[in-house]
Amino acid sequence: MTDQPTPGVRSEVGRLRTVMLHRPGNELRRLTPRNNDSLLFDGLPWVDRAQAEHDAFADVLRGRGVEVLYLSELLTQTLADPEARQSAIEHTVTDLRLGDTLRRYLVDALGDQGPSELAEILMAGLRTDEVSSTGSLVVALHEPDDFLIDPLPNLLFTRDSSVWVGDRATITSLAMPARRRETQLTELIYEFHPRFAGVQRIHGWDAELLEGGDVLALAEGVLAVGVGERTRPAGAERLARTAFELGLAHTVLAVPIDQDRATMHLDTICTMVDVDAMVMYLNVAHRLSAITIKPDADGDLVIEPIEHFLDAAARAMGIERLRLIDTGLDPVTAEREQWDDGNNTLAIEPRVAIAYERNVETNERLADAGIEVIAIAGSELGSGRGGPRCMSCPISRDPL
Ligand SMILES: NC(=[NH2+])NCCC[C@H](N)C(=O)O
Repeated sequence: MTDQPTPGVRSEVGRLRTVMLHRPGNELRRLTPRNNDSLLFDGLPWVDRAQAEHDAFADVLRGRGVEVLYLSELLTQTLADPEARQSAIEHTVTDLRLGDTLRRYLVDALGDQGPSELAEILMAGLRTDEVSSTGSLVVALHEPDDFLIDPLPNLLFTRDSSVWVGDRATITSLAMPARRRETQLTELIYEFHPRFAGVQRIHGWDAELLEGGDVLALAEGVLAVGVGERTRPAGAERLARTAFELGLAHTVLAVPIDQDRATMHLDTICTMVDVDAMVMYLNVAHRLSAITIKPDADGDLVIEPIEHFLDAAARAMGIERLRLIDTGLDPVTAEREQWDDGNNTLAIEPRVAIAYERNVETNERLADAGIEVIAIAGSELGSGRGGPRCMSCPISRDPL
């Protein structure tokens, strides 16, 4: 395979070449009204329909010449490597809720599985009634539908569990317990899959909290990092330091966001649709602020005073003004469409973006501003609170 695009992402809008998606699978069938809140879904998706919506999303991307890689396929291929298998199993059974007896049982039982069966268990989890004769008190005291290995329904949102910064794969460290294990899997893929041989990794699943939905490459060398419910200040600081050391960025903007579910990541508030334009949730646009971080000559961080996000961003990007696409919506419509990921668009090149069709008004305003909006269905996909940007991890974009 000679014509694989070179991995690397330096902007939000450079022509998209390769993207990693996760087609929703059996992990979504584990959601019940009793566990959906802790598993971070706002309802119970109709899984077959969610898959159909996701297939249509992938088809749109392929139709535009984008190579689509699936996380589950990469994981299965990765697990053909004995060292990767061993590492996956070791990490999975460290959970202290298991106890030693069950841990030993699981090491053997998981070790007996082929790569695709093991991948399936790592993604969809394992229920108590799916094991037998373990001799474990934990199993004896569990309800049949208690999980021994939790399912990972939020794998769907590949944006969060890794993010490319330049030519480096950044393994993130997820804040919510329901998602912690996802990055063990992405780290494994980047470490062992032949496709990523030679790719250097930064950060790590067990590091300061950082989620990909908070990281926006505003321009080459300029990162904005949302700091709120998910990414913590220490995670942003670590990313800034690493990016400066490796010459992957010259400026990082730390952007405080409300610690609310509606604004869990910076990309729920704003996404870039052109080299100098963003669609932004207007209810926060006037008060979104940023702290500019730069390296000094000794590699220490210089932290500038907080200012308005748009001013800080334009200066860092070296442009006169970062255009806000004026969605001009009344505040209630804006709030509804923001909740349904209207601001969470995926640019596949400058001025071409994929968006959920349900956000009719936001999409109309984008079109008025000269953005080609490719609308996709997301009635089921959206129940996990994530849009086209959340559901995609760009692996290769052309330089601008
Ligand atoms: N980049 C994003 N906005 N991702 C959305 C993730 C949604 C997911 N249910 C969570 O709560 O974590």
